[in-house]
Amino acid sequence: MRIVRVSLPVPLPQLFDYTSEDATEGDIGRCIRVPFGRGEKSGVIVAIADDSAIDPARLKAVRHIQREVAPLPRDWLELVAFVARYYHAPPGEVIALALPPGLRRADAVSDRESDPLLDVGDVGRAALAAPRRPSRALALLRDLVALGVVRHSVARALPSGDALADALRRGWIVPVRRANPADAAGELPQLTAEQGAAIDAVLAAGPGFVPWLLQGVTGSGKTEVYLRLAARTLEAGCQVLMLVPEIALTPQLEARVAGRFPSATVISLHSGLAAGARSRGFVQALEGRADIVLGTRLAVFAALPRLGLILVDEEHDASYKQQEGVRYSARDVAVWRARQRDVPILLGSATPSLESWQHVRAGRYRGLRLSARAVASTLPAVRRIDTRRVRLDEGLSPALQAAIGERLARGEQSLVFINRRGYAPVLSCPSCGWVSQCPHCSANLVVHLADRRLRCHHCGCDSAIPRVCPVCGNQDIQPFGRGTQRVEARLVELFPGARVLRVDRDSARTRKQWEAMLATIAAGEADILVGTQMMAKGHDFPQLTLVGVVGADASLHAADFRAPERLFQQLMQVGGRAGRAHLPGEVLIQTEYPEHPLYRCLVRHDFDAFAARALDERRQAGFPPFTHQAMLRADAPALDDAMKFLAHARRLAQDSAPEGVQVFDVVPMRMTRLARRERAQLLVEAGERARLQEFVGRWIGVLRAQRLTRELRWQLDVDPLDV
Ligand SMILES: Nc1ncnc2c1ncn2[C@@H]1O[C@H](COP(=O)(O)OP(=O)(O)OP(=O)(O)O)[C@@H](O)[C@H]1O
Ligand SMILES: [Zn+2]
Repeated sequence: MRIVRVSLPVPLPQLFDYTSEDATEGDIGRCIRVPFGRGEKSGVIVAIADDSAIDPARLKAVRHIQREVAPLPRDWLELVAFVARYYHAPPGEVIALALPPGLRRADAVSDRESDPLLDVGDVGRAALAAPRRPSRALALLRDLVALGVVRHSVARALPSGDALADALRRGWIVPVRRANPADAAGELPQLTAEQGAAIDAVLAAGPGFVPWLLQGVTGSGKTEVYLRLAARTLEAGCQVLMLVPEIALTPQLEARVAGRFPSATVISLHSGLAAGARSRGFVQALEGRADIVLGTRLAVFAALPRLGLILVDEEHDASYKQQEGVRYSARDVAVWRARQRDVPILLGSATPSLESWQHVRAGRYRGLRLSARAVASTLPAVRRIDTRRVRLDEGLSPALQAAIGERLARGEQSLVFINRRGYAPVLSCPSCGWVSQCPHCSANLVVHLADRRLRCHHCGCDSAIPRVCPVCGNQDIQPFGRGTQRVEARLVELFPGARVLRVDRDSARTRKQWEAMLATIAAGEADILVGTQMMAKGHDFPQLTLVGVVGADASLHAADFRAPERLFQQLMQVGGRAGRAHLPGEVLIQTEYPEHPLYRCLVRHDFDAFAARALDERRQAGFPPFTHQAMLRADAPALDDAMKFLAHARRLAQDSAPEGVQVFDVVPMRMTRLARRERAQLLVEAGERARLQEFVGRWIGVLRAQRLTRELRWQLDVDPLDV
């Protein structure tokens, strides 16, 4: 009989011992189900031993060891252990996060569902040639003719993918053996000189660990660089891990990657997948059968025995940082992993995080540049519109209106960017001063005129729009400020002939809706887009030539020290959607502060000047990346309880903080109340990461042993993004 040592998803750092009749060393890394308390838990075997600190007679026997799939390899267990150590999280919780739930439960993984290659058959080609009523199946055929041979999953993910079963039944689309001949190098675009140089540099550095930062202006063709490097990695028989900020926002990338490597097994991993699909993808990666793993932050935990390259697209994106539970940064974990596995990693962005940019300056990362666009001859012209001198019509300046009018006349597309959804951010009563506040949060309820609701964007609660002021009965209550719906409504009035399309989380609620919208825009079936940051990322619409920015000033004076960085990134990204193909682009920024240095850098497309300046300010103020931070947050129904706990934690910290570790004051969070809980925070900071880590490790150990008042919760956030 052997002792099986198991990591379980419980908020305790220790391992748990069980007995097993038949376990061997070969079971290390396997998923397992064991009795726990009165129920059952699932976890991962991390060691096999012959004795236990606990009397073997008192140990329970394991219930089930999953042996149908390969065990998680040692490097994966090390990865999980590193994340647990660095983010001070219980290892079992990291495992719970890293493994697809089905796999962790040691469920049988419904096996090897094939994902065959498909092509348009002769019957399908005949159908396309014959005059027919338009249908979804025909639309799908047309897409597939353009794409060539693709996998079933790729065809399914296309906008008209729901017609796939129909097209297969009719014999229009047929399974084929051979991969896409378009795979041949002849069909690929000719690389620009800069793309070629970047690729050569990475290849010349060899297969070992090198962290690269690919800083390429918007539309410079970073994706092409990723794809070429991926191709070389596949040729070498290795796997590629490609991280993207939000897979729901990048169905085109999925199709593009799969289309480029039709004979490769490309799997995507993200939280939106059904449990079975996620387990299956994970196992395909783990067993080395997947060649490319494309996914959101959690894909950084895919087990990859043949890993040869890691790509992180839009590396600056805040969504790489998990904001609940184990607060890891997938980008940072990816860099650690590349080092662990001794493979190159390429971080790409037009607007890198200041952390990564500073790493290049300090010589820790190697920099690669794409300074020109791949197709368009120039970057868009950026102009500031001084809104102090003009009358705005629902936020729209005459200059912006005129520019939209010109685009309409030329049959081009415009985008009005306003990063606030809903009709208006608040409803208020001019007579008594009442404002629509969320009963559960320190936030206002947003007016949604489309479905006549007041809605909290933080806790999601909603109610009907009142007819009269609930306090004084005034009938004339008014929406104050503006969001996408209001701008959309005004644009419809101003440009009666135009097709106005609003793109935000309300209009694109499901992935299908979102893909349909992207298809509408790509097909030129919309003239004026009104969008939030959903429209800012990665899109490539050749007809889009004008971007108007409304209401950006609001973020100019935000309290968070990262606010300027975020604003600059967002504006440069959204502006970068204009004029990406053969038509010249223009960006109009409405502002009351046209001379603000941030806007001045933006007009010159000068990310480096902005970054250098922002980093100087941070150095002087002692902010990251020149210091390292950890944030302890607590929340409870009453603010006092949260504050008291943190004050206690602060005393404990002060008792044990070594030289060089600074413990700040306990303060309520900026948005104090969220979903009926009051929140406060305590920041600790140090010049050296190792010193901070060592201190926090001890401190957290002490905190875990504290008795808590009822309903109090606390979490630690290492390298917090919001301070
Ligand atoms: N060498 C090339 N020749 C011709 N077209 C290219 C080449 N490289 C890229 N492209 C095209 O240029 C356009 C922009 O490329 P891509 O979307 O990869 O830019 P990007 O650098 O990712 O920009 P962003 O940061 O704005 O998302 C795409 O339509 C792409 O197909
Ligand atoms: Zn709320």
